[in-house]
Amino acid sequence: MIETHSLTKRFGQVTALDGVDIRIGPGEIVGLLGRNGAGKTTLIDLILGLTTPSSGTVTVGGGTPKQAVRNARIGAVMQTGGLLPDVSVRDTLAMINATHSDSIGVEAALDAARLTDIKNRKVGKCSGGEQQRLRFAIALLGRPDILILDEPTTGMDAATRHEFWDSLRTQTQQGRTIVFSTHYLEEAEQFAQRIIVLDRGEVIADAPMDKLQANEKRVQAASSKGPIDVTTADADGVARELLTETDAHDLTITPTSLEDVFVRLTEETDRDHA
Ligand SMILES: Nc1ncnc2c1ncn2[C@@H]1O[C@H](COP(=O)(O)OP(=O)(O)OP(=O)(O)O)[C@@H](O)[C@H]1O
Repeated sequence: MIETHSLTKRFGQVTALDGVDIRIGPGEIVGLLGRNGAGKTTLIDLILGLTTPSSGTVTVGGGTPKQAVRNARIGAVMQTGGLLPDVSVRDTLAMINATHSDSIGVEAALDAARLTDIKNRKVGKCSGGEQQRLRFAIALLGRPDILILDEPTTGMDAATRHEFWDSLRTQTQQGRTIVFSTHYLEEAEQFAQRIIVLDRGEVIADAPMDKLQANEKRVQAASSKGPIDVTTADADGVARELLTETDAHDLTITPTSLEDVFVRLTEETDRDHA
């Protein structure tokens, strides 16, 4: 579906993306993570054909990104822009719908993005979260195989974010490929099947969510010397030692959070670059 080979993008002296090789297959749900400036938006822009590589290649559905966009194989929810404040939600969708030869229709898009109740509201009067849902509805109109979302929930409150992911979950059940970037690691943890972490324009991790987290566990216990809290790849060994060699009790072993893994990965690359 999406394939990049040695994909590199430079802006003057800055290498925003540096030799990225990724392959995303049909139906995958991929979370794209990385600190500010890691290269996430640059990668998304290249996949959407909004910018061209300095070197390397990117193909979408076997063709160029521009062809994929033209054939409505790919739909995008970007962070900003593209909406007219004086037009209603429904009319915005109707205008864009007119440009599609094969469309799910305005009503279905309103329903999928949970906008039916506010369809007559002017875009300028919609909250940031509602405008993002409208961008999502626009992306769905052309029945795309691939949905790309660049930090789709930025600026939404917790309840609205929850609602947004709920509506997106319905799309995953229809077998769409979804690639999204986010700074909310718990969203990625709940929603993505696979995580790609970018740092300084390079892929520093690319693994199924469960594998990424399964390697390490957190062992916590109480003891006469105070609380014990260890993150380790050998949780069973550590637990055995604590229970047989020390007076530790009330022992728990829990999976590490994606945040723990993310922090460790980025700290490691900081050390490598120090
Ligand atoms: N048009 C541009 N001109 C110059 N430098 C750019 C341009 N676009 C991006 N960059 C630089 O490329 C690097 C990667 O930026 P990018 O926006 O892809 O990161 P990001 O991971 O999306 O960050 P954020 O999480 O802050 O959105 C940064 O150093 C950024 O300053």
